[in-house]
Amino acid sequence: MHGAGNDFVVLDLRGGMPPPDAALCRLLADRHRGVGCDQILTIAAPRSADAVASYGIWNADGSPSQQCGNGARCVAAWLVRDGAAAGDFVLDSPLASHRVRQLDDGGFEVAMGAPAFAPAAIPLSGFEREAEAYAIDIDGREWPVGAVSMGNPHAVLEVDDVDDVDAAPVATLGPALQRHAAFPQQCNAGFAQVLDAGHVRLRVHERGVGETLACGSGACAAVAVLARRGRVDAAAGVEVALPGGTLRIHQGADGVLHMAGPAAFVYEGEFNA
Ligand SMILES: N[C@@H](CCC[C@H](N)C(=O)O)C(=O)O
Repeated sequence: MHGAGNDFVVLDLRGGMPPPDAALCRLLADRHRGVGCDQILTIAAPRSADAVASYGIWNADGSPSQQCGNGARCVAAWLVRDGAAAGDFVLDSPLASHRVRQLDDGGFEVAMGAPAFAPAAIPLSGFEREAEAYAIDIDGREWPVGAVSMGNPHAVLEVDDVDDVDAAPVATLGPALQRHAAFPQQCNAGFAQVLDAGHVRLRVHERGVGETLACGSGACAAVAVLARRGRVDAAAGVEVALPGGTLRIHQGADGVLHMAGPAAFVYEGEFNA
C-alpha cells in the first residue's frame, strides 16, 4: 500500500501470527531482493476497549517506530475494505489510540495527537529549555533546527527564502541530523519551505529509511514547529505538499493535530521467507 507515495508492506496478523523480526523486516523492505517498502506495518488485535485494531511499525532497516501518519491511513483503509471498520473509529498505534475518520474523497483523517516540545519528551539532549529553534552544530556550522515529538522524534529545518526546497541539502544534512548526538533516539529530519500561512512544501529524510516521498508525522511536525513561530496558521489548516502528494493538517482547540490524506492499495501476494 502507499499513502502519498510513502509505501508499506502490510501484514495482517490478526490470526495470531508473531510480528516479523528485524531481519525479516529488512528482507521485506529490500527493493531488490524482497518486496520493497519504506515501512512494514502489522495489524493485530486492539489493545484498548474502543479500538477496532492495533498496528505496529518497522522501518526498512528493521528498527521499530511509535508513529506513522501515512501508515495509519493505510491500516484504516485495509480495515474498512475487509469490513472491520467504517465511518469513524479508533486505532491503537504502538503509543496511543487515534480517532480515524473516513472522508468522502476516499481518504482518511487521523487524530495524530498534540505535538510535544519539551526537550525531554522529544528526546533532545544538551538543551534544557524549550525553544523555537536550537543551534545544532554540523561540521562547524550551526543550523537553527526546530524539534518536536509527534510520538516519534522530528527535527525541522526551514529552508531559506532564497532556496527552494528542491535544492535543500536533504541527502547530506538529513543523515547528519538523524544521527546527531542531540537526538539520542535519532530523528526524522524535515526540510520545510513556507509559501504562505496555509501552504508549505516539505521533504523528509526519515529515520531508518532515508528520504521518502511523504511522511505524515513529519508533515504534522513541520506544521507544529512553523505554527509556533507564527509562520503558518495551524488552526485554519495547512496544505503540506510533499514529493509524493499533499496532506492537509489542522490543529484543534485542544492542540491535537489532524492529518488528512489518501491511502492506496497496490497489490497483494504471499511472500516465502
Ligand atoms: N513515514 C511515517 C513515519 C515512519 C516512522 C519514522 N521513520 C520513524 O522512525 O519515526 C509517517 O508517515 O509518519
